Amino acid sequence: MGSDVGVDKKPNELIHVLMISFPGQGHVNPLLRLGKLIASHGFLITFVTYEDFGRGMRASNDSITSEPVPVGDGFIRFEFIDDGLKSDDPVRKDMDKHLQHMESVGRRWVRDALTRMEREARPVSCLINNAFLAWVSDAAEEVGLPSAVLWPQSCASFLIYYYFHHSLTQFPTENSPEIDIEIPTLPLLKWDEIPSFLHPTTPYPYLRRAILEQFKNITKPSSILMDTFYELEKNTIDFTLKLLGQTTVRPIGPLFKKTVSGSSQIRADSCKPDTECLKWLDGQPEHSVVYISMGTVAYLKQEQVDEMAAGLEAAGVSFLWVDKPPPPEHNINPHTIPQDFLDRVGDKGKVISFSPQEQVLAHPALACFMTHCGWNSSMEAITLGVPVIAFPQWGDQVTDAKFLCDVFGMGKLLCRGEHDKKIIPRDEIERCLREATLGPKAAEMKENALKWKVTATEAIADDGSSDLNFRSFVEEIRESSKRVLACANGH
Ligand SMILES: O=c1ccn([C@@H]2O[C@H](COP(=O)(O)OP(=O)(O)O[C@H]3O[C@H](CO)[C@@H](O)[C@H](O)[C@H]3O)[C@@H](O)[C@H]2O)c(=O)[nH]1
Repeated sequence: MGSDVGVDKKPNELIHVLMISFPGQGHVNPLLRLGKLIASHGFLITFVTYEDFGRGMRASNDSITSEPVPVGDGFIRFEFIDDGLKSDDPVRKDMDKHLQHMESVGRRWVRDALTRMEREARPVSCLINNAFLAWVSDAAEEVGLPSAVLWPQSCASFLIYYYFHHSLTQFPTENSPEIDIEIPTLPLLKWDEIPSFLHPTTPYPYLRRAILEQFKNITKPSSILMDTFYELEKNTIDFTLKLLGQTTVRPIGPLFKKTVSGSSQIRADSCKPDTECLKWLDGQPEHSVVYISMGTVAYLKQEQVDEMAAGLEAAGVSFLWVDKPPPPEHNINPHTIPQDFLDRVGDKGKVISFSPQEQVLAHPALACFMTHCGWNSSMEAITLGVPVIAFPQWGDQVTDAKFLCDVFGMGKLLCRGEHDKKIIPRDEIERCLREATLGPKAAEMKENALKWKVTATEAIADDGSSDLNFRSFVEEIRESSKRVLACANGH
């Protein structure tokens, strides 16, 4: 660590970094992990997301406050952007309009906040955002501040979006919707293995737009930080680095594993995790439980839930199933897990609405993880050596599933994604559960998962690839802050 780090310094004496996150669990989690890590090296972090998400964060955690909370040699504090919309405002139900509204409110908020923070004697030296809020790099540029982006998905997904944005290869079109996609360093991808927002018929064109905005702005941030590690995506990272030239790509993951002692209570859960499930896991034999979670946005249809329940019962495996209610703005009818099924399986199964996932995945009782393959869940499984049953729905999940199964060798594919419009039947689920928990395929997946666990741990250890990348980023902020503060002081 440098000599001017913040031991015994007051928050306002430290270099101040403003972080702005898209309000979703899959985005807030990695950015907050990064925030705590930077803070621990002697910085003041102000972590910002939108009020809707912040309300849940504050309700499930006392450490979420605007007062600086010590983390290692630095501090972290929180602020929230109020988008000014009532809970029943129709704009909330129209994601396209809501994203535009969030941008205009956010841009104004950042401009005002930078002035206010200067007045409060904690001028900002650097802005960091995650994807979906590409306008943060514009806001930084307008006032001459350096910025960085945390890309919260794999480098492979990044490269696919980059290729799409620059039309560097052929992608599916309305006339040729089912072509294969060729991109250097990636395996040949079938049409349904690229992030599904890139399909011409995606029902979520506004999400494609939001993500591609980041690629329009890709030369503005000085660094693209990625929650992946070099050894996992070596060739793709090398290739992406060459493509981007000036903007440095820095794989710094797995962020969740790089814990900062004393900061584990500072979490961004949108609802309170059910820690009782850990006691239940304590009572289960080693490698016996299948953990099921579809992340925080994807939501299964009732028919699929019924088949899932029947498949679990037929396979006779123990399970911990996270059944998170759908977000209200999605206007979805909630499904129910059949009560007669739950009565029959009794203590062999447990259903909760939100888990302490990192602790669950690290528990010795786990056999495997049936996951929607969101990138955070994928990295958590890879890093904790837990094999997966891949049940992707949309977006990058289908690409992550392909990599977990065919490239990293630690997964079994059960579903090709929402666009398949297929309910996976109970017998397929039963067969897959058996294969992923017993016999040679299960052993092979576990062996590969454990190899990745070792490599991931080495990447974040002192002088590992991610550790070195992270440290060089921190030094870059320190250097650029000298210039920023000198300018502000008229030198
Ligand atoms: O009961 C739960 C469920 C989830 N989590 C955590 O919530 C995060 C979920 O992130 P992720 O697995 O990436 O899923 P989503 O929330 O669905 O993430 C969205 O954002 C990700 C990053 O852009 C994308 O990769 C996904 O496809 C997209 O759905 C992870 O850190 C989990 O550990 C919990 O702690 N408890």
